[in-house]
Amino acid sequence: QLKRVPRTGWVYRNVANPESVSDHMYRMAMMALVTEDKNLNKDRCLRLALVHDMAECIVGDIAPADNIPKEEKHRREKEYENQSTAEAKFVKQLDQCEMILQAFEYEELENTPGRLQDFFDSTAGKFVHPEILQLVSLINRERKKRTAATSHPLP
Ligand SMILES: Nc1nc2c(ncn2[C@H]2C[C@H](O)[C@@H](COP(=O)(O)O)O2)c(=O)[nH]1
Ligand SMILES: [Mn+2]
Repeated sequence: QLKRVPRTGWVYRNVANPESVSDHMYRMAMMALVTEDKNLNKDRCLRLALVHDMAECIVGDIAPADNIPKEEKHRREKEYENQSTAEAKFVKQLDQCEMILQAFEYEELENTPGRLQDFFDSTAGKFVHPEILQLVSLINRERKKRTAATSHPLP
């Protein structure tokens, strides 16, 4: 079912062929698989990544634009949102990091640098894990280069 549930955030922004919720969870699982953080229970991270949006096959992929209060969204999605363990906190950051990586990739595919800025803005202050901070800064660096190249094309 989740292979057929498109990620609402991209649908609302008219992204062509938007990824599914499964696509999103799959890459998060791969990102968890390659983490070098020995303090994390990698197996638990993988399992959280693979199921964290499972509720969406029932409640749907609720985007900010749906204006459903956070408490109500969490009530519908319960447990994982509590983010009680280090692994849950890490996977929540992966959730946001994978989203901005996907936003950057869509801007590249469409050649529309900066179009999905609101996805980046909504993650401000949400990253604390060192490896994720490193990946986010790489994404931002690459994206800045693209935006600069487009606004000041080489002669
Ligand atoms: N336009 C925006 N859409 C967003 C933003 N943050 C999340 N989203 C989308 C992405 C998913 O389709 C959906 C729910 O995300 P979850 O991570 O809660 O599954 O909402 C944003 O800042 N702007
Ligand atoms: Mn998610």
